[in-house]
Amino acid sequence: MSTRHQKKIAMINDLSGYGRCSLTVALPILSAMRVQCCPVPTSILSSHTGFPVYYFDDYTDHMEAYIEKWKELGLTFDGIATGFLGSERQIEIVKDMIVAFKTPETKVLVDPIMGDHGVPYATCTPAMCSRMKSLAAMADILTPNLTEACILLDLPYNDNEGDLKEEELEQLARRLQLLGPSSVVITGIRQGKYLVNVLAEGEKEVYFLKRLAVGEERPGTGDVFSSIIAGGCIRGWNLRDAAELAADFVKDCIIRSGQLQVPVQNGVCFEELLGELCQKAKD
Ligand SMILES: Nc1ncnc2c1ncn2[C@@H]1O[C@H](COP(=O)(O)OP(=O)(O)O)[C@@H](O)[C@H]1O
Ligand SMILES: Cc1ncc(COP(=O)(O)O)c(C=O)c1O
Repeated sequence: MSTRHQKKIAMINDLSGYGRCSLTVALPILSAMRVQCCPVPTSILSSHTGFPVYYFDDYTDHMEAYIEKWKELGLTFDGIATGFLGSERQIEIVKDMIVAFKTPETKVLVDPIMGDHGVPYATCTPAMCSRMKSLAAMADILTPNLTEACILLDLPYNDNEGDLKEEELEQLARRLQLLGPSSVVITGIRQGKYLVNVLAEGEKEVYFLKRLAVGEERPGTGDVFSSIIAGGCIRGWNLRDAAELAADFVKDCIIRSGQLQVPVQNGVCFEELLGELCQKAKD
Protein backbone atom coordinates (compact mmCIF):
# COMPACT_ATOMS: atom_id res chain seq x y z
CA MET A 1 0.00 0.00 0.00
CA SER A 2 1.32 3.46 -0.93
CA THR A 3 1.60 5.98 1.87
CA ARG A 4 2.00 8.90 -0.53
CA HIS A 5 0.28 12.09 0.60
CA GLN A 6 -1.61 13.48 -2.40
CA LYS A 7 -0.52 17.03 -3.22
CA LYS A 8 -2.79 20.01 -3.79
CA ILE A 9 -2.17 23.18 -5.77
CA ALA A 10 -4.05 26.49 -5.95
CA MET A 11 -4.04 27.53 -9.62
CA ILE A 12 -4.66 31.23 -10.30
CA ASN A 13 -5.50 31.59 -13.97
CA ASP A 14 -8.21 32.52 -16.46
CA LEU A 15 -11.03 30.21 -17.54
CA SER A 16 -11.34 30.23 -21.32
CA GLY A 17 -14.29 28.05 -22.34
CA TYR A 18 -12.99 27.13 -25.79
CA GLY A 19 -9.51 26.76 -27.26
CA ARG A 20 -7.62 24.72 -24.63
CA CYS A 21 -5.51 27.05 -22.50
CA SER A 22 -5.01 28.19 -18.91
CA LEU A 23 -7.44 26.47 -16.48
CA THR A 24 -8.98 24.11 -19.04
CA VAL A 25 -5.44 22.79 -19.55
CA ALA A 26 -4.17 23.01 -15.96
CA LEU A 27 -7.10 21.03 -14.48
CA PRO A 28 -6.75 17.85 -16.58
CA ILE A 29 -2.96 17.97 -16.80
CA LEU A 30 -2.50 18.35 -13.04
CA SER A 31 -5.07 15.60 -12.46
CA ALA A 32 -3.04 13.31 -14.73
CA MET A 33 0.03 14.29 -12.70
CA ARG A 34 -1.95 13.02 -9.67
CA VAL A 35 -2.13 16.49 -8.13
CA GLN A 36 -5.42 18.10 -7.04
CA CYS A 37 -5.92 21.40 -8.90
CA CYS A 38 -8.00 24.07 -7.08
CA PRO A 39 -8.75 26.99 -9.41
CA VAL A 40 -8.85 30.69 -8.57
CA PRO A 41 -10.31 32.30 -11.72
CA THR A 42 -8.90 35.68 -12.76
CA SER A 43 -11.31 36.17 -15.65
CA ILE A 44 -13.87 34.18 -17.60
CA LEU A 45 -13.76 34.16 -21.38
CA SER A 46 -15.98 32.33 -23.87
CA SER A 47 -12.81 31.37 -25.75
CA HIS A 48 -9.18 32.50 -25.68
CA THR A 49 -8.29 35.82 -27.26
CA GLY A 50 -6.96 34.24 -30.48
CA PHE A 51 -10.55 33.86 -31.76
CA PRO A 52 -12.15 36.69 -33.79
CA VAL A 53 -14.82 37.34 -31.12
CA TYR A 54 -15.07 36.41 -27.46
CA TYR A 55 -16.92 37.35 -24.29
CA PHE A 56 -14.66 38.56 -21.47
CA ASP A 57 -15.65 38.90 -17.82
CA ASP A 58 -13.00 40.29 -15.47
CA TYR A 59 -13.15 38.44 -12.14
CA THR A 60 -10.87 40.81 -10.17
CA ASP A 61 -13.69 42.26 -8.03
CA HIS A 62 -14.63 38.76 -6.81
CA MET A 63 -11.19 37.33 -6.15
CA GLU A 64 -10.61 38.67 -2.62
CA ALA A 65 -13.97 37.41 -1.32
CA TYR A 66 -13.33 34.04 -3.00
CA ILE A 67 -9.89 33.69 -1.42
CA GLU A 68 -11.23 34.91 1.95
CA LYS A 69 -13.57 31.88 2.14
CA TRP A 70 -10.60 29.59 1.57
CA LYS A 71 -8.89 31.33 4.51
CA GLU A 72 -12.01 30.87 6.67
CA LEU A 73 -11.99 27.16 5.83
CA GLY A 74 -8.34 26.99 6.85
CA LEU A 75 -7.38 25.41 3.51
CA THR A 76 -3.71 24.70 2.88
CA PHE A 77 -1.86 24.04 -0.36
CA ASP A 78 1.38 22.30 -1.29
CA GLY A 79 1.73 24.66 -4.22
CA ILE A 80 0.45 27.98 -5.55
CA ALA A 81 0.76 28.62 -9.29
CA THR A 82 -0.02 31.76 -11.25
CA GLY A 83 -0.78 32.20 -14.94
CA PHE A 84 -2.20 35.11 -16.94
CA LEU A 85 -2.91 38.19 -14.77
CA GLY A 86 -4.68 41.11 -16.42
CA SER A 87 -4.13 44.08 -14.09
CA GLU A 88 -1.89 45.56 -11.41
CA ARG A 89 -4.62 44.94 -8.83
CA GLN A 90 -4.77 41.26 -9.71
CA ILE A 91 -1.02 40.96 -9.16
CA GLU A 92 -1.36 42.56 -5.72
CA ILE A 93 -4.25 40.18 -4.82
CA VAL A 94 -2.09 37.22 -5.84
CA LYS A 95 0.88 38.50 -3.81
CA ASP A 96 -1.37 38.84 -0.75
CA MET A 97 -2.66 35.32 -1.31
CA ILE A 98 0.89 33.95 -1.41
CA VAL A 99 1.74 35.75 1.85
CA ALA A 100 -1.42 34.35 3.48
CA PHE A 101 -1.05 30.74 2.32
CA LYS A 102 2.68 30.11 1.92
CA THR A 103 4.34 27.86 4.49
CA PRO A 104 8.02 26.80 4.39
CA GLU A 105 6.85 23.68 2.47
CA THR A 106 4.70 25.47 -0.14
CA LYS A 107 6.19 25.77 -3.64
CA VAL A 108 5.24 28.92 -5.56
CA LEU A 109 5.36 28.69 -9.34
CA VAL A 110 5.05 31.91 -11.34
CA ASP A 111 4.59 31.94 -15.11
CA PRO A 112 5.25 35.68 -15.65
CA ILE A 113 3.03 36.03 -18.74
CA MET A 114 3.88 39.44 -20.26
CA GLY A 115 4.73 38.96 -23.93
CA ASP A 116 6.25 36.82 -26.69
CA HIS A 117 8.59 37.20 -29.67
CA GLY A 118 10.00 40.44 -28.21
CA VAL A 119 6.59 42.12 -28.00
CA PRO A 120 4.85 42.86 -24.67
CA TYR A 121 1.11 42.00 -24.64
CA ALA A 122 -1.22 45.04 -24.81
CA THR A 123 -2.21 44.57 -21.15
CA CYS A 124 1.42 44.68 -20.06
CA THR A 125 1.99 48.35 -19.16
CA PRO A 126 5.31 49.44 -17.57
CA ALA A 127 3.52 49.52 -14.18
CA MET A 128 2.30 45.93 -14.72
CA CYS A 129 5.81 44.79 -15.65
CA SER A 130 7.25 46.33 -12.53
CA ARG A 131 4.63 44.62 -10.32
CA MET A 132 5.32 41.34 -12.12
CA LYS A 133 8.95 41.70 -11.01
CA SER A 134 7.85 41.80 -7.40
CA LEU A 135 5.66 38.72 -7.94
CA ALA A 136 8.53 36.90 -9.69
CA ALA A 137 10.68 37.62 -6.63
CA MET A 138 8.23 35.55 -4.52
CA ALA A 139 8.49 32.50 -6.79
CA ASP A 140 10.34 29.27 -6.04
CA ILE A 141 10.03 28.27 -9.70
CA LEU A 142 9.87 30.87 -12.49
CA THR A 143 9.05 29.93 -16.12
CA PRO A 144 9.48 32.96 -18.41
CA ASN A 145 10.02 32.84 -22.16
CA LEU A 146 12.93 34.91 -23.49
CA THR A 147 10.82 38.06 -23.97
CA GLU A 148 9.61 37.84 -20.37
CA ALA A 149 13.13 37.10 -19.08
CA CYS A 150 14.36 40.31 -20.78
CA ILE A 151 11.47 42.37 -19.35
CA LEU A 152 12.18 41.04 -15.84
CA LEU A 153 15.87 41.89 -16.15
CA ASP A 154 15.37 45.27 -17.92
CA LEU A 155 17.36 44.04 -20.88
CA PRO A 156 16.73 44.71 -24.58
CA TYR A 157 15.31 41.68 -26.43
CA ASN A 158 17.66 40.23 -29.04
CA ASP A 159 15.33 39.23 -31.88
CA ASN A 160 17.73 36.65 -33.15
CA GLU A 161 17.30 34.00 -30.47
CA GLY A 162 19.31 31.57 -32.55
CA ASP A 163 22.46 33.67 -32.11
CA LEU A 164 22.44 33.57 -28.32
CA LYS A 165 25.32 31.52 -26.97
CA GLU A 166 24.95 29.02 -24.14
CA GLU A 167 27.04 31.25 -21.84
CA GLU A 168 24.65 34.18 -22.46
CA LEU A 169 21.58 32.04 -21.78
CA GLU A 170 23.20 30.64 -18.66
CA GLN A 171 23.90 34.17 -17.44
CA LEU A 172 20.24 35.16 -18.02
CA ALA A 173 19.01 32.18 -15.99
CA ARG A 174 21.48 32.92 -13.18
CA ARG A 175 20.42 36.60 -13.09
CA LEU A 176 16.77 35.54 -12.86
CA GLN A 177 17.65 33.31 -9.89
CA LEU A 178 19.15 36.38 -8.19
CA LEU A 179 15.69 38.01 -8.29
CA GLY A 180 14.52 35.31 -5.83
CA PRO A 181 13.46 31.99 -7.42
CA SER A 182 15.71 29.02 -6.73
CA SER A 183 14.59 27.36 -9.98
CA VAL A 184 14.25 29.02 -13.38
CA VAL A 185 13.20 27.61 -16.74
CA ILE A 186 13.56 29.96 -19.72
CA THR A 187 11.21 28.35 -22.25
CA GLY A 188 10.80 28.13 -26.00
CA ILE A 189 14.10 29.56 -27.28
CA ARG A 190 14.25 28.92 -31.02
CA GLN A 191 17.72 27.82 -32.13
CA GLY A 192 17.78 26.46 -35.68
CA LYS A 193 15.65 23.27 -35.82
CA TYR A 194 15.46 23.12 -32.04
CA LEU A 195 13.46 24.60 -29.19
CA VAL A 196 15.62 25.02 -26.14
CA ASN A 197 14.64 25.33 -22.48
CA VAL A 198 17.32 26.68 -20.14
CA LEU A 199 17.11 25.06 -16.69
CA ALA A 200 18.73 26.47 -13.56
CA GLU A 201 18.01 24.58 -10.35
CA GLY A 202 19.74 25.95 -7.27
CA GLU A 203 23.49 25.76 -7.68
CA LYS A 204 23.38 22.75 -10.02
CA GLU A 205 25.03 23.23 -13.40
CA VAL A 206 22.68 24.96 -15.88
CA TYR A 207 21.12 22.40 -18.23
CA PHE A 208 20.02 23.00 -21.83
CA LEU A 209 16.98 20.88 -22.69
CA LYS A 210 16.71 20.66 -26.47
CA ARG A 211 13.89 19.18 -28.56
CA LEU A 212 13.20 19.31 -32.31
CA ALA A 213 10.59 21.99 -33.05
CA VAL A 214 7.62 20.20 -34.65
CA GLY A 215 4.40 21.30 -36.37
CA GLU A 216 3.00 24.74 -35.80
CA GLU A 217 3.06 27.08 -32.82
CA ARG A 218 -0.21 26.52 -30.94
CA PRO A 219 -1.89 28.36 -28.06
CA GLY A 220 -1.84 26.72 -24.64
CA THR A 221 1.46 24.85 -25.01
CA GLY A 222 2.99 27.07 -22.32
CA ASP A 223 0.13 26.09 -19.98
CA VAL A 224 0.64 22.36 -20.64
CA PHE A 225 4.37 22.78 -20.09
CA SER A 226 4.14 24.79 -16.86
CA SER A 227 1.38 22.55 -15.41
CA ILE A 228 3.59 19.46 -15.80
CA ILE A 229 6.54 21.30 -14.22
CA ALA A 230 4.29 22.47 -11.35
CA GLY A 231 2.88 18.98 -10.78
CA GLY A 232 6.28 17.30 -10.93
CA CYS A 233 8.07 19.80 -8.67
CA ILE A 234 5.25 19.76 -6.11
CA ARG A 235 5.59 15.99 -5.99
CA GLY A 236 9.27 16.42 -5.21
CA TRP A 237 10.74 15.51 -8.61
CA ASN A 238 13.87 17.32 -9.64
CA LEU A 239 13.41 20.14 -12.14
CA ARG A 240 15.14 18.32 -14.95
CA ASP A 241 12.90 15.22 -14.76
CA ALA A 242 9.76 17.40 -14.73
CA ALA A 243 10.99 19.56 -17.63
CA GLU A 244 12.01 16.53 -19.75
CA LEU A 245 8.52 15.05 -19.33
CA ALA A 246 6.91 18.45 -20.08
CA ALA A 247 8.94 19.06 -23.24
CA ASP A 248 8.31 15.52 -24.57
CA PHE A 249 4.60 15.67 -23.79
CA VAL A 250 4.10 19.07 -25.49
CA LYS A 251 6.01 17.86 -28.53
CA ASP A 252 3.94 14.65 -28.77
CA CYS A 253 0.70 16.65 -28.37
CA ILE A 254 1.66 19.00 -31.22
CA ILE A 255 2.44 16.03 -33.48
CA ARG A 256 -0.88 14.32 -32.61
CA SER A 257 -2.79 17.58 -33.16
CA GLY A 258 -1.33 17.81 -36.67
CA GLN A 259 -2.24 14.16 -37.40
CA LEU A 260 -5.84 14.75 -36.25
CA GLN A 261 -5.99 18.05 -38.18
CA VAL A 262 -6.95 20.02 -35.07
CA PRO A 263 -7.19 23.72 -36.10
CA VAL A 264 -4.22 25.63 -34.69
CA GLN A 265 -6.40 28.05 -32.69
CA ASN A 266 -7.95 25.05 -30.84
CA GLY A 267 -4.60 24.39 -29.14
CA VAL A 268 -3.26 20.85 -28.62
CA CYS A 269 -5.46 17.74 -28.31
CA PHE A 270 -3.72 16.58 -25.13
CA GLU A 271 -6.81 14.45 -24.24
CA GLU A 272 -5.54 11.86 -26.77
CA LEU A 273 -2.32 11.41 -24.77
CA LEU A 274 -3.51 11.94 -21.22
CA GLY A 275 -3.40 8.18 -20.47
CA GLU A 276 0.31 8.15 -21.31
CA LEU A 277 0.92 11.14 -19.04
CA CYS A 278 -0.91 9.32 -16.21
CA GLN A 279 1.38 6.31 -16.70
CA LYS A 280 4.53 8.44 -16.70
CA ALA A 281 3.40 10.29 -13.57
CA LYS A 282 2.95 7.06 -11.61
CA ASP A 283 4.71 6.64 -8.26
N1 LIG B 1 6.46 23.43 -31.93
C1 LIG B 1 7.02 22.86 -30.86
N2 LIG B 1 7.80 21.76 -31.00
C2 LIG B 1 8.36 21.15 -29.94
N3 LIG B 1 8.20 21.59 -28.68
C3 LIG B 1 7.45 22.68 -28.45
C4 LIG B 1 6.81 23.38 -29.54
N4 LIG B 1 6.13 24.42 -29.03
C5 LIG B 1 6.32 24.40 -27.69
N5 LIG B 1 7.12 23.37 -27.34
C6 LIG B 1 7.60 23.04 -25.98
O1 LIG B 1 6.75 23.65 -25.01
C7 LIG B 1 7.50 24.60 -24.24
C8 LIG B 1 6.63 25.79 -23.86
O2 LIG B 1 5.98 26.30 -25.00
P1 LIG B 1 5.95 27.81 -25.44
O3 LIG B 1 4.99 27.89 -26.55
O4 LIG B 1 7.33 28.30 -25.65
O5 LIG B 1 5.39 28.54 -24.15
P2 LIG B 1 4.71 29.97 -24.04
O6 LIG B 1 3.31 29.76 -24.52
O7 LIG B 1 4.82 30.20 -22.57
O8 LIG B 1 5.49 30.94 -24.88
C9 LIG B 1 8.71 24.94 -25.09
O9 LIG B 1 9.77 25.41 -24.33
C10 LIG B 1 9.00 23.60 -25.76
O10 LIG B 1 9.72 22.72 -24.90
C1 LIG C 1 -6.90 34.41 -22.18
C2 LIG C 1 -5.79 33.52 -22.65
N1 LIG C 1 -5.19 32.70 -21.75
C3 LIG C 1 -4.19 31.86 -22.14
C4 LIG C 1 -3.74 31.80 -23.46
C5 LIG C 1 -2.67 30.81 -23.82
O1 LIG C 1 -1.44 31.40 -23.90
P1 LIG C 1 -0.14 30.59 -24.41
O2 LIG C 1 -0.34 30.33 -25.85
O3 LIG C 1 0.99 31.53 -24.14
O4 LIG C 1 -0.04 29.34 -23.61
C6 LIG C 1 -4.32 32.64 -24.39
C7 LIG C 1 -3.84 32.60 -25.77
O5 LIG C 1 -4.39 33.17 -26.68
C8 LIG C 1 -5.37 33.52 -23.98
O6 LIG C 1 -5.98 34.32 -24.84
